[in-house]
Amino acid sequence: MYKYHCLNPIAPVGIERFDENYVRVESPEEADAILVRSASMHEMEFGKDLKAVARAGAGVNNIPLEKCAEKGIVVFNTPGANANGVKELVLAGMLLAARDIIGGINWVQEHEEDGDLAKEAEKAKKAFAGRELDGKKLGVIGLGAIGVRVANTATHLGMDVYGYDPYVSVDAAWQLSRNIHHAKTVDELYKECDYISIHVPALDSTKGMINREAISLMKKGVTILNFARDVLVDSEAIVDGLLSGSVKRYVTDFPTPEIAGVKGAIVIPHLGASTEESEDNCAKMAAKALRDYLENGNISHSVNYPDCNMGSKEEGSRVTILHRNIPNMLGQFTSLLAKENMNITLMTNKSKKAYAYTMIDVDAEISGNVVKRLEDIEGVLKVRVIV
Ligand SMILES: NC(=O)c1ccc[n+]([C@@H]2O[C@H](COP(=O)([O-])OP(=O)(O)OC[C@H]3O[C@@H](n4cnc5c(N)ncnc54)[C@H](O)[C@@H]3O)[C@@H](O)[C@H]2O)c1
Ligand SMILES: O=C(O)[C@H](O)COP(=O)(O)O
Repeated sequence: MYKYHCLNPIAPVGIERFDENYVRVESPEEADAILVRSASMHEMEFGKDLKAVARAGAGVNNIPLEKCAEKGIVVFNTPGANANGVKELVLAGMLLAARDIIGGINWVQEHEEDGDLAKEAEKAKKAFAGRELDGKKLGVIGLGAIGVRVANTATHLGMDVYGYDPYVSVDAAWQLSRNIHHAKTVDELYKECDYISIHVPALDSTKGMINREAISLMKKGVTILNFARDVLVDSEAIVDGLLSGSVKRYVTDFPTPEIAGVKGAIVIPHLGASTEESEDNCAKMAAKALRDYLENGNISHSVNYPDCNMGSKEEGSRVTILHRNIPNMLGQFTSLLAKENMNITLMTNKSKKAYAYTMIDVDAEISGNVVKRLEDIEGVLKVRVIV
């Protein structure tokens, strides 16, 4: 029986994927697996049984990835599962920035009691006139699951789209419309574009990337859209940009006291992935990854360990070892099993940066003593036998 805990509400369609071999527990300390959306796990103490964390979503900056890796806890996310939901809200954000739809709706609400509302509206509407997206230049920074979708869809609105991503994956590059201009530097994109939308993860290398210097390179009256993370943007620089008029609009999915209420800011309460479809997709993908890891030891879409798949566990035993990516680990595992006269029927070893994962199928039962000796090997972080 596996125990799981949900740190945030997770869509029922995902939870239903856990069968009678699973029980939901109220306390995270008891859990074998945790499902989470945006709740911060940085201050959490992890229970001794915790084997995996699944982020039902894309961004993993709420999870201490290194600490988890050191404790042999595999962290998964659900790449692309909410990308369409975010893309649609980015498009809505661009339209809200281009036309004063919010100002117009507010005006109607304020005048709803007026007897001659329709006539008054015709007089008032010139205050809310805007511009069209057709023919404007959009720069997309980060061409992953969301950025590619935003870029491609914007071309259908008649926008001239520039994309920048020095680490673009082969898959994403295949999906990108041939009509997107390849910006070789981010400065080129800053100089060209009327709208700039950022879709990169929050990393040390990306935090604060939209700062004073970046804004100084952008066109006067630029609209900046941030549906990725608040920390990517220097909020003081944005507020000054909005007040001076160098930034016309800042559309963000991340409300902070610094930005909420500033004229020209359109602040949304983190709704990018809050659609029925995205929530369902993320929950299903997260539950599937957790089950395959707990039941078979397979890893797919992990952010701190390598993906590794040996199919379903068959006869015999499967031992899985999370360990450091250092020389001679595999040699030590196989010679230990050989000394025990154990026949290896299948084996895989994969690495990702400082960490590695080895899965070994043997045609006999693995004793507690063998597990203990594997655990004692320098560099081994967690050993699990799947029966
Ligand atoms: N508002 C929301 O509800 C919501 C929903 C999903 C994701 N997000 C945020 O959006 C981010 C992107 O999501 P995604 O699903 O597209 O992720 P993704 O991993 O598919 O794409 C991220 C892309 O950014 C690129 N990148 C990394 N560093 C870069 C840099 N310095 N310059 C340019 N490109 C760089 C990567 O190469 C990758 O292609 C997530 O990390 C998350 O923080 C927000
Ligand atoms: O990174 C993500 O997937 C988004 O920011 C969505 O977060 P949420 O699951 O809390 O809506």
